[in-house]
Amino acid sequence: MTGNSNSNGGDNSNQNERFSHLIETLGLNLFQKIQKAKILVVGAGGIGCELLKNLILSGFINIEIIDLDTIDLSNLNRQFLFRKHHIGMSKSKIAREAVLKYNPSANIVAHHGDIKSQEFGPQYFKQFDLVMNALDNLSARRHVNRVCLSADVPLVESGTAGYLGQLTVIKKGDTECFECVPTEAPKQFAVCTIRSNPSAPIHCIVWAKMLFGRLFGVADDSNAVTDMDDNIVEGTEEQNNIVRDLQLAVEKDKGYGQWVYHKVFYTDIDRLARMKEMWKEKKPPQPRLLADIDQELDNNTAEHINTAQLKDQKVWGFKENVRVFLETLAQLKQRFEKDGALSWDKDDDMALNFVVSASNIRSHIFGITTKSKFDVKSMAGNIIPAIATTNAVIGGLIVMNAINIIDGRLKDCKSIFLIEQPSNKRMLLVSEIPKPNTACYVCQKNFITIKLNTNTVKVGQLIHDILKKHLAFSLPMLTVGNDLLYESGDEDLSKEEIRARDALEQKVLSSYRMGDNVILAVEDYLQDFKVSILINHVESFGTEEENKKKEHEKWFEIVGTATAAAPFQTQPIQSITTTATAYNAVTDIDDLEIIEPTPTTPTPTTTTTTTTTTTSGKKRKEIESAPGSEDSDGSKKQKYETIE
Ligand SMILES: Nc1ncnc2c1ncn2[C@@H]1O[C@H](COP(=O)(O)OP(=O)(O)OP(=O)(O)O)[C@@H](O)[C@H]1O
Ligand SMILES: [Zn+2]
Repeated sequence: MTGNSNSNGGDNSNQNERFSHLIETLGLNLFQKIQKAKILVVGAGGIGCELLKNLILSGFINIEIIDLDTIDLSNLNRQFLFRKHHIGMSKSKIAREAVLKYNPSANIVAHHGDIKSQEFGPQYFKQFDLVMNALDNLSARRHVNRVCLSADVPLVESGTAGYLGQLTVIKKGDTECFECVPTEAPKQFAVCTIRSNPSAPIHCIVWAKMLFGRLFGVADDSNAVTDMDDNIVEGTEEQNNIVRDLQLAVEKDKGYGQWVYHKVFYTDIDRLARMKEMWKEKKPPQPRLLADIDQELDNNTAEHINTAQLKDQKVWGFKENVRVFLETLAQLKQRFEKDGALSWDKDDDMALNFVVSASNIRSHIFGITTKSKFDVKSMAGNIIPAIATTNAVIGGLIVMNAINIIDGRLKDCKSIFLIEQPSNKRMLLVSEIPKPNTACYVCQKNFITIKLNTNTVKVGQLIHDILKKHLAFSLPMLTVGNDLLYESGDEDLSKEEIRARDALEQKVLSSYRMGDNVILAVEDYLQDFKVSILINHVESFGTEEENKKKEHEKWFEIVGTATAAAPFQTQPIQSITTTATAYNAVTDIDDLEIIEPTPTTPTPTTTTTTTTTTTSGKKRKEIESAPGSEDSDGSKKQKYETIE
């Protein structure tokens, strides 16, 4: 779907009058280059709105906008081109209408569509002098990176996450590409930290979500926080020296709430506290009997302090947490019995209250700071604040790089990082754009190795989990020698062929010509990208024990995507975050429980002074994370919400 372009094109004398101040600043020559330039903006969200406004006000008049989304209430706090009555309408089209008001004679085309779809292939990209990404997910960014490399069109890449922002320029052959330095996957916490040795509120929050799954969801290994009936607190069956918590049965008789409370906050904690070697260096957890709590006064007065605070920003006292825990437990149990397994949802108030109270009780027991409902919601829901000012700063800097590119001064373009705390009184770190990584499989050598068990891994897993999800192919086509083994996309295939392909996806690789040492050619015509993949058979990765610890069993390894020549050092420095952060924080966390970004610092080769405004008007953005959802293919739409 394409929005109308404006037929006026651009009457020169009018334009010159409107932009007299710009002509004065930039010079007529550069101004004319800007007016001639044809640019593509991908994404009309937080960054996109700022960027489009800046582009128009900077004299750009030939612009195409692509966005696949419609306007949501929660966008309105920062995507200022949109108003309430636009909710449900196409972002790209409304953005076009809004910025046309700044310059009615601009020539703007709006596409409501997915940048990864067939209509926007390399041929489409070739018409532009410059592409600007204002996206929110890695898979679309990697896709645009590849298409821009193929079409040899410069790309300004950018991202924001909370107070952090970054941007850079990608130009085939001259700079590193988006995939020259692989974006690091966010880390997950070790299971033992969650189950036995928490030291931060987030550990208790994750535990509480697991407990929710254990009690009201489908019990599986991932939520095995406790065995409800097990009352052993010390000793082993073999040695016949078992000590039991006999109170558990008594509490069970009293009711469901008492039973669960006693089990997870007394029996289990008692057992942990008895493991002396664990508590040599720190205070052991304190089991808490319900009966004792009933007696004591709630001396945590935090909830009474600041009456001006919003309700959800108060930190509940211990007794209040216990009360809410027992209450929600009873309510959730009723729901569970009526509706069957529940899945945790941060927008389900009852489920949220359960996690808030359970995590706070656990925090209390382990001597960890307790949190408000507001905080727990953002931590448990993987919510990353979307801050209007961050987008505004990045949106402005993008245009500065864009003007350099249009003026043929690629050498003046910089990689820029907006950081959270001033470093040497600066909020912006500016560095030369790194050269291409000679080992990059995308822009340089087009060769990688994949290690896996060819006798157990199926064709479908190779296609969907490895090629699409990890290597960001949109429509991979596989050939060995001259033989076509697999074709993606349904458009050119008959129903029969699609059915045959589905059956093929169930075959293991070795039974379908993809055994050890085979070189596969994988091509994506949408991205105009081709890579050779050497298949290496391995029986297994690590021992079963090791795999258990990692939570997710490792079943393949990609060699040749992550390589040295990284432009940024990785010395942890407080308050400065990795290059990857602003790009992936809002993307790849979908199928992760928690994120724990590794702080690293970019090391600018040259640093120039730039000033910026500080952030205000903090708003929050929530990332709806459906378990097991697959951002990396970009197919899942993320929704955002404002929490007041
Ligand atoms: N494959 C895609 N094709 C077209 N548009 C896309 C695609 N993937 C994401 N987008 C769009 O990119 C936009 C990203 O904007 P969004 O506001 O989510 O993030 P942002 O611009 O990075 O800023 P912030 O995270 O601060 O809000 C969204 O409007 C989204 O619809
Ligand atoms: Zn590269």
